[in-house]
Amino acid sequence: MPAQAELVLPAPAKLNLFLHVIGQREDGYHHLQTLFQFLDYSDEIGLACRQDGQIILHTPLAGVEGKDNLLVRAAKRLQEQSGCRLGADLWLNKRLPQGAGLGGGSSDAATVLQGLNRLWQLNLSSEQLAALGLQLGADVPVFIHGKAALAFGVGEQLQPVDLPEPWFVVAVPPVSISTAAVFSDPNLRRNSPKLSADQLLSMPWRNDCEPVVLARYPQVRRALAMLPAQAEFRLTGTGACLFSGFAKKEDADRMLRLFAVELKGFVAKGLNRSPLHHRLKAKGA
Ligand SMILES: C[C@](O)(CO)[C@H](O)COP(=O)(O)OP(=O)(O)OC[C@H]1O[C@@H](n2ccc(N)nc2=O)[C@H](O)[C@@H]1O
Ligand SMILES: Nc1ncnc2c1ncn2[C@@H]1O[C@H](COP(=O)(O)OP(=O)(O)OP(=O)(O)O)[C@@H](O)[C@H]1O
Repeated sequence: MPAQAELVLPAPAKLNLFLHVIGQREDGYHHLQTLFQFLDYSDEIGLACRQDGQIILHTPLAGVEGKDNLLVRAAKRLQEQSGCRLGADLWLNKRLPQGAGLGGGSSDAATVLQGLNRLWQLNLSSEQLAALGLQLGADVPVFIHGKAALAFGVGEQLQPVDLPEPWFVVAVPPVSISTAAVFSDPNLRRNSPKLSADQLLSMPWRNDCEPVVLARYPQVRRALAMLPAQAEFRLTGTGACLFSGFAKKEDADRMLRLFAVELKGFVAKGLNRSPLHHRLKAKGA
């Protein structure tokens, strides 16, 4: 990160430990029941204040126009809705794969909202930032609140939970998946029963998007077929990544070493609290 960055913050990945689609709204969005956990594996975002009101992203992302980058969209939305006249310089060190079901873009947006709330001294509450973030993506609120949670609605109604913090092996198939394409697939199961929190947490976990993603994306099918049979891997979000949990880091590392050379992956710790919040606290929240 360049020395001009006044704040350097992580934008962590999430996993959907399970994901049920229980219905559809009139606007096309789906009602979900899902369980979010954070990973200690993050993008890194640098922020600095500008007096001239401009929002400048110094690190373009391949394939995404500057104005469409969620960092820029988040900063502009916050500027508009708070009436703030300050601007920002932004830098992104992108580590999370895109279109991967790890929520990278949403996490980037949430980190910019939290970071600029601090730098611009807006003092907006988490509820206000989450409501603003929801306009940018259904996954943004959980990154704002920063606690592992069951999520209902389109993913914005959050009920914090304390989960074990296992190590995860995440396989990254070589494809970027459009969330909208998966949710608009006619074969998507949309009628899973609505269950209580206790039922959801105690039953075997599954992802309703997985059959559709496996049918549409041969790269995910191939990755799943290549994965070692000793562990069960499941899709996160609308993919493309597949993950499996392990109690010990050594076991997760060993599993990653068993991956075929052509299959990329990483090991990361599952977290109940977002590392963004630790960093903000350390800087005097
Ligand atoms: C699949 C998840 O990652 C699970 O956590 C999220 O539901 C997706 O969250 P996201 O990427 O922030 O999604 P958004 O950017 O809000 O929406 C992308 C597209 O996915 C579809 N979408 C998204 C969320 C949802 N509950 N129902 C949907 O049908 C909509 O067609 C939307 O146009
Ligand atoms: N800062 C950003 N980081 C990643 N993607 C971005 C960003 N800004 C815009 N995008 C666009 O958003 C798309 C989805 O990216 P993202 O990595 O968030 O998907 P995802 O991991 O599947 O998310 P989710 O799990 O929320 O569905 C990308 O393909 C890209 O076109």
